[in-house]
Amino acid sequence: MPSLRLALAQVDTTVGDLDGNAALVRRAAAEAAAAGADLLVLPELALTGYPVEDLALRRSFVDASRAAVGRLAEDLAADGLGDLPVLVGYVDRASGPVAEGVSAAGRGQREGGGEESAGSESGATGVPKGLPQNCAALLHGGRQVGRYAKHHLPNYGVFDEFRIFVPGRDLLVARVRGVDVAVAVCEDLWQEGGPVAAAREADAELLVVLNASPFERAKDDTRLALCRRRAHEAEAVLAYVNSVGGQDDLVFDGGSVVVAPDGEVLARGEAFAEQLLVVDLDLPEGDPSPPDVERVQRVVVSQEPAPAREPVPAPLAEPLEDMAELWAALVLGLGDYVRKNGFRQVLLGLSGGIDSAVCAALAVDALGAEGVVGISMPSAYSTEHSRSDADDLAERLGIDYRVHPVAPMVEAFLANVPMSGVAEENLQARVRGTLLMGVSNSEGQLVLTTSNKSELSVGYSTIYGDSVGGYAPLKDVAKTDVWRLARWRDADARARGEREPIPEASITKAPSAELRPDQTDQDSLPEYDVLDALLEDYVVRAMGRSELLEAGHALEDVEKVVGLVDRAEWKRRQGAPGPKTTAVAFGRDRRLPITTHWREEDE
Ligand SMILES: Nc1ncnc2c1ncn2[C@@H]1O[C@H](COP(=O)(O)OP(=O)(O)OC[C@H]2O[C@@H]([n+]3cccc(C(=O)O)c3)[C@H](O)[C@@H]2O)[C@@H](O)[C@H]1O
Ligand SMILES: Nc1ncnc2c1ncn2[C@@H]1O[C@H](COP(=O)(O)OP(=O)(O)OP(=O)(O)O)[C@@H](O)[C@H]1O
Ligand SMILES: NC(=O)CC[C@H](N)C(=O)O
Repeated sequence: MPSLRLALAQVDTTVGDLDGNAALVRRAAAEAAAAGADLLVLPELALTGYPVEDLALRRSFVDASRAAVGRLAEDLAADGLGDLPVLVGYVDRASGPVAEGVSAAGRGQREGGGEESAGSESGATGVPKGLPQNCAALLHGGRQVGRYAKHHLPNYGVFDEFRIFVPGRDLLVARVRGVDVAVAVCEDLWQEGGPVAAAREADAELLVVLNASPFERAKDDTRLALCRRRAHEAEAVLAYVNSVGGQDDLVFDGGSVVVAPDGEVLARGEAFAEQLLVVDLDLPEGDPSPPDVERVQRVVVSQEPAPAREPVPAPLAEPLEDMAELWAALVLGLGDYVRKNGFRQVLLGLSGGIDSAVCAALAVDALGAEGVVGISMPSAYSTEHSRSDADDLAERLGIDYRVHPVAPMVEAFLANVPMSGVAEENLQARVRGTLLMGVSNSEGQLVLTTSNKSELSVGYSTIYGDSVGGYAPLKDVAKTDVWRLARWRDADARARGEREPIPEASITKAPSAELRPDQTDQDSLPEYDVLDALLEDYVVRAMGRSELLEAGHALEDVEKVVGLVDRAEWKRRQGAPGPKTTAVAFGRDRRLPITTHWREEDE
């Protein structure tokens, strides 16, 4: 049986950084070649970064991506790596010029295939030629020798690929070291039929899948089950390589896997870390006269078997448990957002409460203590412990810590612009927001918004007050999970013999906005465990009023919370981005009108 040494590169790319991403590919190729690999596979759209969104609709961007892939092939050869076949994702177009006035976004009806319409004048097969495609390039010997365009374009949840790409219909099968290797891209695996079935018909022994699959809690289990099922269906070993890193609202969690047709996990990559996985696979030799399957492009890279060599041990990373996984996702999302947007420091208000404590601890894990500035901003209603708990947190974390009482500024404002009630209460939060924006603007930090998903759901924050900021680490984390995270992080520190970063008092105290004397969150909201269970059903599961009641939620809570969630849509629309961690995060996963007269009434 020929052996194929496969290298999968989990890399942290940056959208739009074609040169930087190409440099990552070259580095991975050098490492793979040094490890004796016969084939290197990188994630979906590794050369452009993922998701490219409407950049795909810019002619200049697609041209640059096409040019970059050609240059990459030449550079790999110039690096002495031309013998190593490399599969890398990039944006291409169905050949031919884009018809005047036609874009993928505005092309109206779209059906049928992609690249095979090349040469036809107007896309008589259904797709106007020249439209962008989500592709994988096979590079070898200093040039591109194969090309595969993604068949299934995800168009749900956070994905909008129907808007920006046209699908492919061909399959690419490359013979490498005598082994037939079929190619698929991410969503191709999640849909029935298509490349998986074609790979079996084409008698491929290995199916490699290039992915940019965003993190959700426990999604690694779903992916593994899917890979096992598809490997079985394809009757081939399946190698799944995933991106890693943060990109706006998304975090890619790596965790690449190689699975045998019987479901055995042959290799597993680290979660949330860059890694080159090198795996030796014993695979049957490709048929000397393989079946002639319609729409299968066969490319022979190398027929001769690999030389005899010592096998390498396959990496088999342990999957992370729920809170460890969530913490790592938030750290990576925050760190990459900050770094990739050119910041070195973040700034946040420290109230002594749990949300700001967890945000600060995440930021220190992501950027180091030197990357974090915390400001305590006591007002007339702040308790003594809000200040002392913030002091304690800052001391534990070793961050730059300052105190700016806001009472004089609030008083000066009220003396000039009198107001009362909630408006007066909210003014304290607005003065804090202005202070944070003022300091960050003069010192160059990025402000972190500490709001969690529960508060964002019900609009429990002051707009342009405590909701100011550029990035919201807890945007998709419910309040009850914020407490869980804090406890997990402290326990993890203890287990490693380190001091707990989060003061116990911040975990155990009753949550309060401290905008008036003795205020607690539960003056306005149900207990958080009750609220979060209801929000899970209403926001994530999209249950209607009667379903919520059938599910056992109290009538009073349903009426109150549903109204609050619906009325807060306008606040969320203005909110900062933050990492998706659940099946339905606010933002693209849940698109609702602000102006609507629809109400969840009793039927
Ligand atoms: N549909 C819509 N489109 C555009 N603007 C809309 C709007 N509906 C109201 N508005 C505007 O909204 C403004 C009122 O909103 P906003 O100023 O936010 O104030 P509001 O939502 O009335 O009050 C904020 C609530 O959040 C609580 N809070 C504040 C701070 C921190 C925390 C915490 O624990 O974390 C909790 C606070 O106790 C209070 O219950 C008005 O000026 C109104 O013009
Ligand atoms: N006294 C304060 N000093 C500094 N920042 C504050 C202060 N009070 C509120 N903030 C900022 O506003 C955010 C909202 O805090 P608030 O106390 O209103 O309720 P919260 O959502 O329970 O947050 P936390 O759990 O951090 O207290 C805080 O996370 C913090 O960033
Ligand atoms: N990039 C993609 O095609 C991702 C879609 C896929 N269902 C996933 O989340 O893994």
